Amino acid sequence: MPRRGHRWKTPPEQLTLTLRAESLVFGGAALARAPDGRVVFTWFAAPGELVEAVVEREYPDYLEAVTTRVLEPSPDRVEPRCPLFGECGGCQLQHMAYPAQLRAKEAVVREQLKRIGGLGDDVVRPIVGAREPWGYRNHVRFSTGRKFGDVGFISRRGHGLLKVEHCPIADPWVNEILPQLQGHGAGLHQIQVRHSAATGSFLVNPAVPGVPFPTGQTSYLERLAGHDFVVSASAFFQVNTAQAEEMVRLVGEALPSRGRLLVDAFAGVGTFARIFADRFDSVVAIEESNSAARDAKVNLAPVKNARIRIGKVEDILPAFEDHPDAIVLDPPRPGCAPPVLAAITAFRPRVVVYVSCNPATLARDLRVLVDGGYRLTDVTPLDMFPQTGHIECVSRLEWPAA
Ligand SMILES: C[S@@+](CC[C@H](N)C(=O)[O-])C[C@H]1O[C@@H](n2cnc3c(N)ncnc32)[C@H](O)[C@@H]1O
Repeated sequence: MPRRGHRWKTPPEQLTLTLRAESLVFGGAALARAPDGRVVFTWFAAPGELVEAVVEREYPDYLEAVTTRVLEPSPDRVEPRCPLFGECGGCQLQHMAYPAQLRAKEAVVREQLKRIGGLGDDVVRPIVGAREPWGYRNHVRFSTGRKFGDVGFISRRGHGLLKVEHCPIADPWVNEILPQLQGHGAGLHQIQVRHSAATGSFLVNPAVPGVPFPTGQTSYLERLAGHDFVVSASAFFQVNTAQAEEMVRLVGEALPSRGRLLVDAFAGVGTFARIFADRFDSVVAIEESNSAARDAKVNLAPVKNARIRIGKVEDILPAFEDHPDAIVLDPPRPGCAPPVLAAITAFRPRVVVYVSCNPATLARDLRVLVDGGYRLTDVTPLDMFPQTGHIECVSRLEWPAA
């Protein structure tokens, strides 16, 4: 994927290229080659298409371009639903029919496992698509305009606010209140809106003066797999509740039906610890964020065999005296720090379930675990974020029986 944070320059003159889009890469751009052989990550092209694209950024070893004209459209091309598509930084794939998005994402996972992890793709199961690829986001962070108090998103190029009337991937409740937030954002850096369709609970933070509904809540109540979770404004919770249910199903299938000690590493508000505690004699949740760990304490209070350790997994796990026999890893995009993987290959829990939102760091970490003696039994891509280039995976590894 195009690497954020790398040094780039804008080409001195407008450079338009005719490109044949090959596969999609992680992030949602299509890979193409310039006439001089350089890789061009091309936004808003579908695999197979011939497009004209304008180069926006020139990096030392590749270019980043945006499609301006489609010369030979793919049969998978569709009209984007959102009038801001291409301008807004939120969605990358609205120009592709949903089944084509799923095929492309599954192909990305196979490619990353092979290229980065040197792992065979025979372990990759069919991607679990969303039944509802629109209106799923239960959590939206809006930016605001200083002068008129407009509410919207920062443009894809990173400057300027796009006022948003309706976001087609946001939960319908978020879209209901959005027009009432317009004009009230002045003086607020961002407005976070979170809503649980299951509990009806919501959070609009910080307080927004002058709107006809309560705001300024510091937490709200989510429900997943039949359990209620208190979630603070700054704590992580899965943004697509329907697909989070599918994730829980996959994690549940991967974990043993009975066990002694389960470690829920990168536990957030205690999600997997709470849901799977009844299968284990004891459960330890590890989480570094104070606010998420505070929520986890509340959420795990009724679970007598669960406790929470606050701190970094790479500091806490290697010092465990009681070795777990199952572990769930759900790290942020950079993946697991080396001491986490070293502790696992030393302790050899019989099952490791690795939930990942970045196929590249997943492939890197799976390689380490496989080299350490684990057998990778399956990797299931899961579409948590339809219309975007994000990809989630649930992987299972087991320690081979002696
Ligand atoms: C992708 S979220 C997963 C949360 C949870 N498993 C869930 O599904 O709701 C990753 C979590 O790991 C936490 N985190 C990030 N780096 C960490 C680290 N080095 N040690 C412990 N927790 C960490 C974050 O605060 C966040 O809550």
